[in-house]
Amino acid sequence: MPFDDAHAAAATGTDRADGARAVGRWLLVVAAMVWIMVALGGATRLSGSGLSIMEWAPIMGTLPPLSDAEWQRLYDLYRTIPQYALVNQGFGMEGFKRIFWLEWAHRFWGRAIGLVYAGGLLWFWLRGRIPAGLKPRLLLLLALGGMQGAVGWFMVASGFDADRTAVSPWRLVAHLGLALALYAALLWTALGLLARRDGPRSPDAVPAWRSVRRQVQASVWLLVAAMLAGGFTAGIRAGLDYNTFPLMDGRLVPEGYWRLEPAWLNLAENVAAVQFNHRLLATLAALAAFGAALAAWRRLPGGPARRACLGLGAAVALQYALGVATLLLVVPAWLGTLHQANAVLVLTVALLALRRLPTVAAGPEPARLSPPPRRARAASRRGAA
Ligand code: HEM
Repeated sequence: MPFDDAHAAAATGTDRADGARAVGRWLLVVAAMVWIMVALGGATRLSGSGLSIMEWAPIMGTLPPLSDAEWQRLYDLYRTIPQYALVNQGFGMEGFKRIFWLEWAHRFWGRAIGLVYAGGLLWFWLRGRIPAGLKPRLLLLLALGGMQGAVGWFMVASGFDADRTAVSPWRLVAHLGLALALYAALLWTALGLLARRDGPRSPDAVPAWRSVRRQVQASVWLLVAAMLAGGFTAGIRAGLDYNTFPLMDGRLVPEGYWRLEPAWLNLAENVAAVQFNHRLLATLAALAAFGAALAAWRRLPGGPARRACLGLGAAVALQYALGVATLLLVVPAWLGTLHQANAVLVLTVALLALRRLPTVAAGPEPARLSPPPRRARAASRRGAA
């Protein structure tokens, strides 16, 4: 190849790798914004602010009330729902403004995320910097993000029903679950473009890498189950009862676990069962994560993958301790919010560990066994998503 052509090809490859890295960094920023959103959502719920805005106005709702008359109109609306009569009766305009601002900030931040995501997508698209094959996934994430706004409103609307002072736990879990799914998808895609790969350095090491990867995978699924169970715990305020650990009213499995009929209702609406399920799944997830960390410590050489697995063990230990403290202190708002935000940290480290552990093919394949040199990694990241 003539020198000029070779030079041009190398430059194009570098451009593509730079484009992929830029897209990865943008997705990381959006994921970080979703993380803040999850924490804000926890604070909104725990401070009882979630039902203060009774309208869904995606465009007009961007601005807070700008006149006394508008404040009065919104306050009057709020005074029509059971939560006002049963929980906040007579708290006045000052009390209303206190709960209004958190809900408004939560919605405002959601709009900001939408803007950064849609704006970034358009910008990278028009400049041709989106790696091949990634466009459908990025469009799907855009649609899911829009859907999350609608699911949020669907959840809030359930709190206005005649006999309710809080939202439906099912809808709360749908809203939390979709937020976590969006976060995981954004982070997974970003890490596919940016994360440092690691891998076995000899055929003998392949089984160890495969086994650690499987253990991290198991931890991820158990963590997801524990998080959804945590959503039900929060949704029916199950943390306000059975404030002892590890026993619940002196028993390991609380009395009345199957109290409700039909049986599946216990999964979401029976305080004893919901709290027990969360403890059980959290304990299984923690054991799986500690197992993966221990296996990585013993069987993998030092490097990014091993560090991520050890980080997973540490993050889960912190999460477990925060959960127990939240329960024993009867769910102070700040601690509940921290427990919710740290759940996202656990998910982050788990996905990072998974990204850094390669999927090793069945037979030993020497060509795939050594970690690629630094320069080659950048080029391979393009196709890693
Ligand atoms: C792997 C460990 C754990 C994970 C991943 C986890 C995750 C979560 C999540 C995602 C929530 C929902 C937060 C929300 O929607 O606001 C939650 C709530 C909760 N968790 Fe955990 N949790 C873990 C361990 C524990 C433990 C060990 C306990 C106590 C024994 C605990 C007690 C609670 C309580 C009381 C709530 C409800 C807090 C509230 O009302 O805001 N968690 N957890």
